[in-house]
Amino acid sequence: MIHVSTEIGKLKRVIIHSPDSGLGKVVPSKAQDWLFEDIVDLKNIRRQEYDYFVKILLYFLDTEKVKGKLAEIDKPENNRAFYKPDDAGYHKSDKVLDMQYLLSEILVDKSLKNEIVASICALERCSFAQQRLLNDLSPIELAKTLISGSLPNEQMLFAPVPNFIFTRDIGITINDHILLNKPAKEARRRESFISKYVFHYHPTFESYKDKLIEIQDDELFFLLEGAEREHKQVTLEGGDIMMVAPNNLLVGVSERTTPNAVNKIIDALFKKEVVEKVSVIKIPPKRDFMHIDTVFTQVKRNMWVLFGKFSKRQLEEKDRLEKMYSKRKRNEENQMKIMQFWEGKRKPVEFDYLEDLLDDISQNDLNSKSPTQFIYSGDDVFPYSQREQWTDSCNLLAIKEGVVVGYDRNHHTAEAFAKQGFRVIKAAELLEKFEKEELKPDTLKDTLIMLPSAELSRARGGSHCMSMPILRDKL
Ligand SMILES: NC(=[NH2+])NCCC[C@H](N)C(=O)O
Repeated sequence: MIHVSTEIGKLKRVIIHSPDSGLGKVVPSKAQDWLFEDIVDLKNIRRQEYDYFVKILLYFLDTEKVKGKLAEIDKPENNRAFYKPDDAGYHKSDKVLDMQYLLSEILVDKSLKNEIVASICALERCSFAQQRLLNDLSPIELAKTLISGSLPNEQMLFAPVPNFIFTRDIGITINDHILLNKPAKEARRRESFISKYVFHYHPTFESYKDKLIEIQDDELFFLLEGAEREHKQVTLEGGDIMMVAPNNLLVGVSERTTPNAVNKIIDALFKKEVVEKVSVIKIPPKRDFMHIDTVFTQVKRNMWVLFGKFSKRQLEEKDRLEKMYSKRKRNEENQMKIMQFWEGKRKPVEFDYLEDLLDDISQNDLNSKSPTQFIYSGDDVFPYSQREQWTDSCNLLAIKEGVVVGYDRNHHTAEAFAKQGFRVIKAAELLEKFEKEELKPDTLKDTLIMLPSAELSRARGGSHCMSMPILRDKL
């Protein structure tokens, strides 16, 4: 089953992708083009960091797979088999799904395999000889190769898609629909393409075929030029879409998601009656906060974590200053703007500040009975606020209401959580306590789980970006 109607309902099924060998082949001169801030150490990013994410997810979503087994799973001689979708020892959870494994499952169908190989070869401009090499691979090997870019003999055929670990961006579950992305960045094209095949052909999504929403360019868009072309551009990435309440979808206009894409999303969703309103949050197009989920995420029905740069306090101050410098032209591009579109109503409702919108969601869409609380990146103290936003302090994944996963390097943000009465605990320590039954996933409350993040944060995404929820309990 597929259904997500909030950001915080108990997580039941999620799509991820463990860092594949492609990440270990990025060279410094390509890192930025491929949207990484630096090259990463493959061994560490897996063993010391990402594997903890998988263990935590499995402990909550598919306990039997890991409970009492962690010592065995992590024995050095097992060589991480449990975490590798191409290994016989892979965990094969149907709750925590890896894109690579899903891809290998659809590649078993011969004609689909031919089709996928041919279209990826077209995308990557392979020769016919290379196409034949790919066709000769087994589904498991082929899935690995199509993602990492390297054949089993290590020969590199095409570029890796290192950002595939950020599965949030490939699509978003909106109630029982899935909105597929149309990436802004060239480096993210193949992952989007692969995912589309998975959503269209994997048995998991079989009964949702008419619920896949794909946004297209305008007719004759390819004939447009210059400003007009710019204006009509349609790109959208999942980090800009947030399913916060069954009736309300948040959509960002950002570096990655264009106004025309948002326009089309609103049209499609209202026509299909998937939601009642769409709240649009326009943020400045900047690498620092490429998607709205780098600026805020939800923790509890009445609690959010956000970046102080977009807080009421800072924006009010900025507004006052700008008024006094009134001769200086206000740069519209750099303003935050919030509009809410309702089905059947012509005029959007406007919100002055992000906190106002989030408070409205908490109180009115989610029926919270207590005052809405805001935790700010770096506890709102400069320069930590900015440093920690950069390393994804605002990008948390809620495993259930009040239990969120963040990065261990964001110390000041963690302190802010502690001040609100949260348990702040390292992933490794939590797992140890689970294994000893000193703590239980089911009864855990108000907790910030800290994932090791020295390498992961170089890729500029957090746990929210690294997860695509497809099933959550209703709130
Ligand atoms: N949902 C997100 N914020 N995703 C972050 C993606 C980071 C990735 N390196 C990119 O720039 O595309």
